[in-house]
Amino acid sequence: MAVTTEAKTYLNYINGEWIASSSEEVTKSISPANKNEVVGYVQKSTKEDLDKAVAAAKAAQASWRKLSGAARGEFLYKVANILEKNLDDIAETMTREMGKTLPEAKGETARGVAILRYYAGEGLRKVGDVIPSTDSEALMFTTRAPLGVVGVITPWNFPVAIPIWKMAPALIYGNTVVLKPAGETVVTAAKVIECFAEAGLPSGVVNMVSGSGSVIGQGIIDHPDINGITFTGSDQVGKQVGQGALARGAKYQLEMGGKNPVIVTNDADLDLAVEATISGGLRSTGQKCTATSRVIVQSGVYEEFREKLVAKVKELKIGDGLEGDTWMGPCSSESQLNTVLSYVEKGKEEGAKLLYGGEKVQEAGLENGFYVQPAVFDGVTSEMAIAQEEIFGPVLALMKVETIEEALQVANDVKFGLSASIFTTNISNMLSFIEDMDAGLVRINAESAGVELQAPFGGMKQSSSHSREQGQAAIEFFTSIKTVFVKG
Ligand SMILES: NC(=O)c1ccc[n+]([C@@H]2O[C@H](COP(=O)([O-])OP(=O)(O)OC[C@H]3O[C@@H](n4cnc5c(N)ncnc54)[C@H](O)[C@@H]3O)[C@@H](O)[C@H]2O)c1
Ligand SMILES: O=CCCC(=O)C(=O)O
Repeated sequence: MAVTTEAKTYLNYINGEWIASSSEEVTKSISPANKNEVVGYVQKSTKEDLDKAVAAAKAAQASWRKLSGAARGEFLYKVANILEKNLDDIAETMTREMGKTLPEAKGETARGVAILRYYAGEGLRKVGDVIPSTDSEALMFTTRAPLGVVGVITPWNFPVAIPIWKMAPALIYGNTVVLKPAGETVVTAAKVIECFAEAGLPSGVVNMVSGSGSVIGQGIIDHPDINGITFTGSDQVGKQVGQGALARGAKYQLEMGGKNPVIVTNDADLDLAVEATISGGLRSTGQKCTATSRVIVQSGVYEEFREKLVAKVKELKIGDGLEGDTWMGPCSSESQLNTVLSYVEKGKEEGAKLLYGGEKVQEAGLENGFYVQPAVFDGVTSEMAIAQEEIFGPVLALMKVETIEEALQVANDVKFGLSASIFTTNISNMLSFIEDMDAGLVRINAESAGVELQAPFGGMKQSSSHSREQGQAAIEFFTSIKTVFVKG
């Protein structure tokens, strides 16, 4: 089908200017709601483009770090105000480009505004401590130094919030940045960078280069002038980033996948648990690192919970995220859709029972999009691939257990440890969960997704390089501590 929408071409942002790639090539960013709709054309950048961006960031760093934290904060407040002014347009672009519903996209963009304001305020907060010296005539204290140039590599699932939750702390602590956004969401990222440009940050402080992971992502890993790399994405790519950064002595931070459980105990409020399982597992089409994918239910309420869950899942309205009555949009790409469909097949082959969904949506009007019905599997056991591997789609795996001890053992029986939740009214169950659940974010009587910008966020086990993002924890990655000893 021919497309009538006129799509704009988006450029790289290097040294305060919007410029085309030296490759003179662009790629299409298409809408997952309709693969014939081009959201924009984006630069297929080269190593040469990246080198220019890194050189600009390096040149800008000395004067940026010399500004006071308050002055850097003023720039971030300006970016926040501009982002807020453009919220509707950026959210709509996000929905068109990656498929999440418009209310979710608006919520994410508003979160971006709040993150910028939070880190703007960080410019006025303390960065060190006075520590008593053993020498009574000396003053000893700590201060913080920025890393220098930070490479920011981000995924497509939160195309506004994640770049901002990395760039804002990087900038407030005196670093300059080169962003490489995910290929699927470059148009949204470019609109975020337009806000930084309009706020008048000095040239070179923020740069964006779009392109493939193998050229621009790998280029960031290898670049000798990039001092720190903050990465969010898949487990496989994250490990490559970590190994490459370690090999050349750059600091790195990895936030990767999850296989997040919800535990529902015999004493739980089942209606609440059903709502939260659906919201935690299927919002954003299950494409959150914090999404619920394993639903571990105690035997006393298993059947009742299952019936309620399936009945509610059947009611969910799938459609274009721009339509007001849509609850769940498409998968973000064809390859994401195919991954989901292949895991549904794998689940069936492994002997799990598909209770509902798991098929490509064929409804008239949706046939050109990457839509899949949410899937609910019954009788899933821990050794199955659908219980172990991150699917990153709307697939819920029901697992029956007898006791809270067994629930925790099953919940911990994966390589990931990002987020987890429990529904229970029993205080001792809550305490066991808090103590024994191996996850960086544990939530009681609340869904597994839902990250608060002022609190540390990151995973245990193979979900993370064990650093934490957001809140005041971000200072640990984006700065180095300097211990100062002054003798009069
Ligand atoms: N823990 C978290 O905070 C968090 C948050 C969001 C998403 N995620 C994870 O992200 C994944 C989904 O995102 P995705 O599909 O964009 O992940 P991905 O790993 O495929 O891509 C992430 C980024 O890495 C780049 N990249 C790809 N190959 C590269 C290479 N060889 N070298 C350097 N960079 C390369 C991509 O272009 C993209 O910008 C899921 O696993 C999800 O759990 C984690
Ligand atoms: O995809 C990872 C981020 C998840 C998140 O921000 C949330 O759950 O709110």
